[in-house]
Amino acid sequence: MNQTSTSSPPELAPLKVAMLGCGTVGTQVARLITQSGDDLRERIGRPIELVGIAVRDAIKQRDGIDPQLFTTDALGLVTRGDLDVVVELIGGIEEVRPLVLAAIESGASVVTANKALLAADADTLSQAADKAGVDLYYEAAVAGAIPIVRPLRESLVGDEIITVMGIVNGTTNYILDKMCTTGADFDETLAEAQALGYAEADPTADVEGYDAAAKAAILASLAFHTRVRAADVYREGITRIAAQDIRQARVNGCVVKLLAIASSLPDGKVSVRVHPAMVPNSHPLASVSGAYNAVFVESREAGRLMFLGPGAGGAPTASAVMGDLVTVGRNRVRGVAARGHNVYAHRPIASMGDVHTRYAVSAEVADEPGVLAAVASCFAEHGVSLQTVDQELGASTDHPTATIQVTTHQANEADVQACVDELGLRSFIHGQVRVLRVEGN
Ligand SMILES: NC(=O)C1=CN([C@@H]2O[C@H](COP(=O)(O)OP(=O)(O)OC[C@H]3O[C@@H](n4cnc5c(N)ncnc54)[C@H](O)[C@@H]3O)[C@@H](O)[C@H]2O)C=CC1
Ligand SMILES: N[C@@H](CC=O)C(=O)O
Ligand code: NA
Repeated sequence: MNQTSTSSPPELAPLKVAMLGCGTVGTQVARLITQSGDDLRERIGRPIELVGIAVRDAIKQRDGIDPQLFTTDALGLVTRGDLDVVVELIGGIEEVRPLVLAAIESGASVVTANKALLAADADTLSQAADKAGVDLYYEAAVAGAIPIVRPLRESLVGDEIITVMGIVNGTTNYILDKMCTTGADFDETLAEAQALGYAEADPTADVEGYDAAAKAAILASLAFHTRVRAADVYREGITRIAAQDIRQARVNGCVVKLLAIASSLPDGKVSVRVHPAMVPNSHPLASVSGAYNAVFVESREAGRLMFLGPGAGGAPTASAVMGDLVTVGRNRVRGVAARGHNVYAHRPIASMGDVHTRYAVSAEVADEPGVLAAVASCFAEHGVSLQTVDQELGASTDHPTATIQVTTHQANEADVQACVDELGLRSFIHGQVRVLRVEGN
């Protein structure tokens, strides 16, 4: 690959890199560091030397990686004092925070893919990095290979972001896509996503929306220059999405996607939410398939931008990690560190009840005179205007039922939820009232 160097470069002290973790992403990063040494030297301006990899099991064989690099003493590795960069690819919060802080305090720059840690504790980490004069880079933490952290942190930092909306979890997109296109069930597709290396160690983080909420928090913090933590993000996962939701979406010309949406509201608040939603087939997010991610950014000056690509998996995520490693390496060579992300705006977080969007509400009802009118008047009493009303008759003639589905115009979340709660108490409703927000019109 390296075809440009015509003479041997002068001997320069290598950039010393240590890794924490050697799982799905770590093995790919170790492979790339090992395989691309010549190119990395040219791109960084100094040779790169992988000096150690902290793992849980140092005896286990990992193909293509020198077994002598492995150690189970992660703290000893990051505090050895001569490191330029520590690449953290363990994941999780409590066990990793002290390791990352120790690395920074020992003078190493840090590259991490750890959204959970950043969404919980970015202030602590970036303040420590600024104090130590080292870099903290985390492109892989949001939407895997897709460059989105750097564009928000650097390319768009002179603009004013209005909305960031995206599919930021590969596992759930893979599952929902399969459920929509093949009718496969949830458990079967989750197992496939795990086997492909998309899912987190504990897949609850994916399917319950915690992973997407952490990414939404990072995106919102970068977009709006304010600190948003994972705990500030309204979150619903996909475990309650049933075949009937997928069917209803299809009837409406939509697919179901897990979306992360961060918006700047006119009252100065910031709204950040993660939940499944119906997305019209005509919208570009509807055709984002498999483990792909996509992020829309709308800004005042640039207008609408879309970022699309592989959002998970070992090699794609390693690509983003390597990009950060080269950038941090170049900074080390020049003796500089990038200014940490500046969260100066201190904007309040809007409550979910303040959100305005469209809704699709469906329920099985008794097929009796007055039921449709009662449903419609319940919405009217809560100030929710209906856009469409449909009903499909059930098969039973003994106890005739119908499935009613309405879609609303833009409505307030609190009003819609109050209406749904009230409908749930009516005797003509059989079972659950199902609600999905409709986004991306
Ligand atoms: N897999 C993916 O597609 C993506 C993962 N990420 C993030 O990358 C990071 C790594 O993810 P994966 O490689 O998928 O996880 P993984 O679970 O495959 O690998 C983590 C490795 O760290 C090791 N480990 C755990 N505790 C350790 C300790 N105390 N000392 C040394 N090693 C320890 C584990 O044994 C495991 O091999 C996580 O923060 C994850 O959220 C980010 C984007 C995509
Ligand atoms: N589990 C995550 C991996 C990347 O962050 C996902 O499925 O997107
Ligand atoms: Na990314």
